[in-house]
Amino acid sequence: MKNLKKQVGIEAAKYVKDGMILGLGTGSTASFFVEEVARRVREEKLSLTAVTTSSVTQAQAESLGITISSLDSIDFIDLTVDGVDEFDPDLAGIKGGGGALLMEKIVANISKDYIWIADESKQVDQLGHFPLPVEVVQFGAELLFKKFKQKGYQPSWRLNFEEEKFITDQKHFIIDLHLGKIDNAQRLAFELDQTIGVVEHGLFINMAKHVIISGENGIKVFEK
Ligand SMILES: O=C(CO)[C@H](O)[C@H](O)COP(=O)(O)O
Repeated sequence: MKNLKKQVGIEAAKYVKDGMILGLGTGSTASFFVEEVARRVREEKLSLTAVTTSSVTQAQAESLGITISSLDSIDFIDLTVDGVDEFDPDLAGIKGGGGALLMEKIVANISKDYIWIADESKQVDQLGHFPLPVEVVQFGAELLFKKFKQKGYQPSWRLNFEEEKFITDQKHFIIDLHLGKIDNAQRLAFELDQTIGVVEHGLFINMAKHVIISGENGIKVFEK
């Protein structure tokens, strides 16, 4: 699995061109991409600026010598490469397994090109087996949790290693919805978008233009 993630991370770095403003995703697969980009910067002397999607990725990129910009100092991103927890045949996906969905979605939204990278286990026919992360403000979060429970969404709190509520980089909580399957992702996304107290959710619809996966039979690219 680790090798497959590494393979696809290295493959995606081939899409990076000199002079680009890059968006760097979060997670174990994206971290291989970041590593390979750093290698190309070092060895091929690429001149790049990057925006990161989490404090973890920022620390990694800085430690590897990649130049970081703040999101507010740029107008667009040429290419963002990120991981994904599940994606379906329409290239709709669930993200946020690493708790970075809000920053990931903001960065994706201003990216001219947006690629997901994954091992083949992330490819599904229907979304929903992976718990859907919902980032919520701390104020009134228990009420939202109850509301999701009443709706039958089987919520659970995202916890950290100390078994306390996980706090995101933007200081929110995450509630994971254990839905089993999502029959209408558009409708659910709309409903969550309309829910007061919800900052963002992990449904990424019509955002990824390509998905690159690695499997036992090599690399495969899906295009939107
Ligand atoms: O959305 C994410 C983080 O918020 C990750 O990209 C997603 O969870 C995939 O992670 P991994 O590559 O470790 O399987």
